[in-house]
Amino acid sequence: MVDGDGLYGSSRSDEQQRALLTSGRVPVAVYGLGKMGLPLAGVYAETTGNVTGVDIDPSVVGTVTNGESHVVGEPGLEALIADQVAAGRLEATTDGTAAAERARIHVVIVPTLLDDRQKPDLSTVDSVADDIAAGLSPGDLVIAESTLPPGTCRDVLRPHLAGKSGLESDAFGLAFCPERTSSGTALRDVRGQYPKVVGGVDAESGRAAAIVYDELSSNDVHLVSDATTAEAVKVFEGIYRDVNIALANELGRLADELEISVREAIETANDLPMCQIHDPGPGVGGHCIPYYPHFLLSRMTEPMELTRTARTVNDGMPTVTADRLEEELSSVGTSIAEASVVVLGLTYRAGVEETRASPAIDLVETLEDRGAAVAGIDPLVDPASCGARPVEIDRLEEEHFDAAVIVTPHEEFDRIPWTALESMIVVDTRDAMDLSGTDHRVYTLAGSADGRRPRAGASGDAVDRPDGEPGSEHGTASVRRTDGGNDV
Ligand SMILES: NC(=O)c1ccc[n+]([C@@H]2O[C@H](COP(=O)([O-])OP(=O)(O)OC[C@H]3O[C@@H](n4cnc5c(N)ncnc54)[C@H](O)[C@@H]3O)[C@@H](O)[C@H]2O)c1
Ligand SMILES: CC(=O)N[C@@H]1[C@@H](OP(=O)(O)OP(=O)(O)OC[C@H]2O[C@@H](n3ccc(=O)[nH]c3=O)[C@H](O)[C@@H]2O)O[C@H](CO)[C@@H](O)[C@@H]1O
Repeated sequence: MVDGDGLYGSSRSDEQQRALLTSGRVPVAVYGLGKMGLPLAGVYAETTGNVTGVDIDPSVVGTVTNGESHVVGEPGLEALIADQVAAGRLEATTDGTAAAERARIHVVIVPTLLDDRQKPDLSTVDSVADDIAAGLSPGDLVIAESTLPPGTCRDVLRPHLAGKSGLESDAFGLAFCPERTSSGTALRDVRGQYPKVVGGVDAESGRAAAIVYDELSSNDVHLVSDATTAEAVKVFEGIYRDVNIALANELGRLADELEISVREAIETANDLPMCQIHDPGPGVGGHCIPYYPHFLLSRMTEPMELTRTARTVNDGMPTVTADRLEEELSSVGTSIAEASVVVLGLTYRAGVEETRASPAIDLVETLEDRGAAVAGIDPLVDPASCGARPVEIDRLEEEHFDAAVIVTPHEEFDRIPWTALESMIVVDTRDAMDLSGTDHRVYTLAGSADGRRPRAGASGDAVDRPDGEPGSEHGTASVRRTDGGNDV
């Protein structure tokens, strides 16, 4: 048994441990204050009242110290951070070792990426583990929320923490408790939108972490057998999504040959609860879904052919998009090598300031390789960072483009005055825009959910758009954000 206020191996009653936690007697350090780490630190602060956030980026730490949020598009986050910092319940530092020395609960929420050979790159997690080990005490509880390759807590983190701290490996707790959060709803999700999965490297770690999340979350705690199972749950959720989207993309590509809108067919098939086909699109981006399959692909001896193929299908979608654009251009006598193209939306998802693995990057590169001059518009990031010449939304009218490709339907694109723009080809990879009231020649990848085939106006379309749709008389267009549209 451990003396003091640590939860791991505590001899106190369950109620006493909860009281310690919620009264601020158990200091918490949260390592990584990014898109998910800052909301998580905020919720830890509102629950425990004693949180130090750690980030290697001094500008992030400076912002949080001022009671502000550097993460945009998260309802309630600015107010939460302002309140918690003002009340002295949350502070921030770049000094991970000092934070670790104070803390009894250590929460890791830094990115886990891939190296050049698509193998997991755990260097950020390793570096945080060094910080934690420097301040680790008997009875401390380490919680990993960063998505990890299954087996990492048991085989890598636990020996790492023990070796660097000099403690026996059963002197401190270690549990994997994955984020089930999504940008745009992070606070809602952390506070308990879904059951919280908890798995410890030993039973006592699982027990202690379950207490923490029972206090933090309004939803159930789902305690699984061990940390590796919990790690697998998170990676499986991501692989399911990647494989499902790959299926949607494979089916979506059939729209021209079948002479139907595949989106209409998918939406109709999804009437049945056993059928949940996701949305076709230009590919799968972000620093989660395209990465997680490799957490197993790079390490398992089983072939995992389906998972591997799904990655190939999704990674191929920017090329498919470029091919469709090239065909449309060629049908009006324009060579891609002479075309000027504007890409609308460079981030991987609408409203999220993130371009890692964004399909827009590969699309820009592919179009440029084929000789096109590529410009880009994005309200959140500089298109130049993705290789495209930056254009302002409000200056589009001054430019001439042979084509536009809608990759990521930010809501700011509602402002685009389509009827004022010279007529051009518009490849809509998301079924995001209704341009039927304009002169533009539209190609909707996989067709439109309302039944329009990929080429707007193709004879035989079953469903006509009713007059007076929003925006049509002003020449603007309503934007549907379909990425993840099948989610509940
Ligand atoms: N973004 C999502 O939708 C999402 C959803 C579920 C799970 N996750 C998991 O959460 C992890 C973090 O995601 P995110 O979106 O918050 O990432 P992010 O890129 O927005 O932020 C990561 C933060 O960690 C900081 N950091 C990097 N190295 C550090 C170190 N050694 N010590 C302290 N801070 C360090 C960075 O400066 C940055 O502020 C992901 O890798 C993933 O495993 C993310
Ligand atoms: C359901 C959900 O919210 N899952 C989340 C996901 O969040 P995310 O921010 O990575 O976003 P996604 O919505 O998964 O999109 C990824 C890419 O796939 C494209 N896409 C998506 C759906 C579709 O039907 N067709 C598509 O083509 C989309 O455009 C984008 O490029 O990962 C997090 C980390 O693990 C999870 O925690 C989190 O739950």
